[in-house]
Amino acid sequence: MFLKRVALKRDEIEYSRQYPFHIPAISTFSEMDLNKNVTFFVGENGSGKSTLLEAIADQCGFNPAGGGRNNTYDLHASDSALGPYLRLSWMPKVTNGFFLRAESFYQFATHLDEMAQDDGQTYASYGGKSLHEQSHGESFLSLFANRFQQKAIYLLDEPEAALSPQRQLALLKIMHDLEKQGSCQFIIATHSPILLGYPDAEILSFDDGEIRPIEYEMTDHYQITRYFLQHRERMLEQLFSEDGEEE
Ligand SMILES: Nc1ncnc2c1ncn2[C@@H]1O[C@H](COP(=O)(O)OP(=O)(O)OP(=O)(O)O)[C@@H](O)[C@H]1O
Repeated sequence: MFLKRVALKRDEIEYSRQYPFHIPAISTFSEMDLNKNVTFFVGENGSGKSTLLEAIADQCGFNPAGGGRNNTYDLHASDSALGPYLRLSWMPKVTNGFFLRAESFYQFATHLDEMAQDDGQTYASYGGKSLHEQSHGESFLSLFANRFQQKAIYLLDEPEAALSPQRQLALLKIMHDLEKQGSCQFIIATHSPILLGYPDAEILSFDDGEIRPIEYEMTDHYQITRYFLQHRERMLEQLFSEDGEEE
């Protein structure tokens, strides 16, 4: 583990009613201790997970649009509004790592293609060929399998976006192998009940206007998925009849 604490410099905030400080979970946030090699951010859509993850990436020196320290490219509106207000405490500090942002992965792939024109080794860390020549899920897994190394911090925003359930399991295995071999830290924003099942991880919920630890089995992701799989017909019947009542 490297990143031990993330704190918000509240005294420097000028406009607390504006984005990102008005997001309920951010408005009550002061600091979080990171106690495990793997930390998950969970919560409803719009609860502030990406905002905080991107801000941490920004303070790690990674491109907030996605990538590591050496990936300098511009993407419209990719600056982190929250980043400058965070204080990160390290023990020890690492500079290796990567910020995966599913929504701008296409632009990251284009950026790599541009780098590869000058440096033939560029694709070596990404499965040996352009990420554009691989499917969305294949390119994600190429990144995880080839680029991820020891002594690094990985910040992943919804890595399941392109991954089949089988490949989500493959990602869990890659994470586990890296953790077993040595030091590696992951902070992952996810909606995937499969990824959340990683053993001995800390899960932080962004729901109900605060960031707090939650047990795997208590997450909506686990409970709703479990109920759906066990009672699919009953759940759908109920859901569709509720729709009918609203009309
Ligand atoms: N650049 C921005 N300017 C203003 N508001 C923003 C901006 N980016 C996000 N927001 C708002 O901030 C809130 C939190 O967004 P964020 O992307 O952090 O949520 P999230 O928890 O990652 O959601 P999801 O699970 O859907 O990815 C949302 O209400 C969103 O509309």
